[in-house]
Amino acid sequence: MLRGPGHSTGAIQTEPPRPTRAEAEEAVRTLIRWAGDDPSREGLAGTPDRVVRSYEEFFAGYTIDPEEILKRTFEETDGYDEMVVLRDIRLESYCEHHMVPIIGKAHVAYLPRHRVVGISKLARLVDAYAKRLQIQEKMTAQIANAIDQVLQPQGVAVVIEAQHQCMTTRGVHKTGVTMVTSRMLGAFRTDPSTRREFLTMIGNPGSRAE
Ligand SMILES: Nc1nc2c(ncn2[C@@H]2O[C@H](COP(=O)(O)OP(=O)(O)OP(=O)(O)O)[C@@H](O)[C@H]2O)c(=O)[nH]1
Ligand SMILES: [Zn+2]
Repeated sequence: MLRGPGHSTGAIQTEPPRPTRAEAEEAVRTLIRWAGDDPSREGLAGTPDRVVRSYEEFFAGYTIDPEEILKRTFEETDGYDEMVVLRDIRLESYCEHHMVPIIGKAHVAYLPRHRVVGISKLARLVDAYAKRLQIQEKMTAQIANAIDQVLQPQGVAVVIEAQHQCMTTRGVHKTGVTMVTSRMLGAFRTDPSTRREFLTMIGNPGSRAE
């Protein structure tokens, strides 16, 4: 079982029951009224249903078990123990402060120890944590920690570069600002040359003059 915040500990759950779909749709109607429009007019009549269906997509990560994604591994690698890097994984997440999109890309790498995982699973893992209400730092750490705990590789590195719509479409209204976060574990943390090799492979985010 994965340890840390956001993962069930097996303790008795004290969370209130999940609201019904009808309650969620009613909440959307309330917000439409609050915004100053009429939820019963033709163009908005189907909107609560659409919003709730959209939320099912946006927040699908809550129903995904990251450990399940990573548990199928392959050991026939003929001793491959070099870095595996998946770069430019499209990332769609949602700011937990404003509930608006965080859009960017994730780069994930690990140094295998005996076994490797199917590469699509690394992208699925990114989605499992991205499709929740998030802050970028926590999401970055969660992805790295899950790989570390389940695969127990020699090292893990995760870098996320993303734009937060709460900074571009509201509030401070700054476009073109990219937040870069990273979490390095094992050899990526302790060995500067391993870290450098990874950062070079992903194009040294944070130091680019784009
Ligand atoms: N560290 C961090 N901050 C984030 C992230 N996403 C959004 N934020 C920030 O969270 C902060 C919330 O600040 P508050 O002062 O509580 O909210 P606010 O009044 O809406 O702030 P403004 O965005 O400055 O208008 C803002 O500064 C956001 O830019 C994230 O992933 N990581
Ligand atoms: Zn925000």
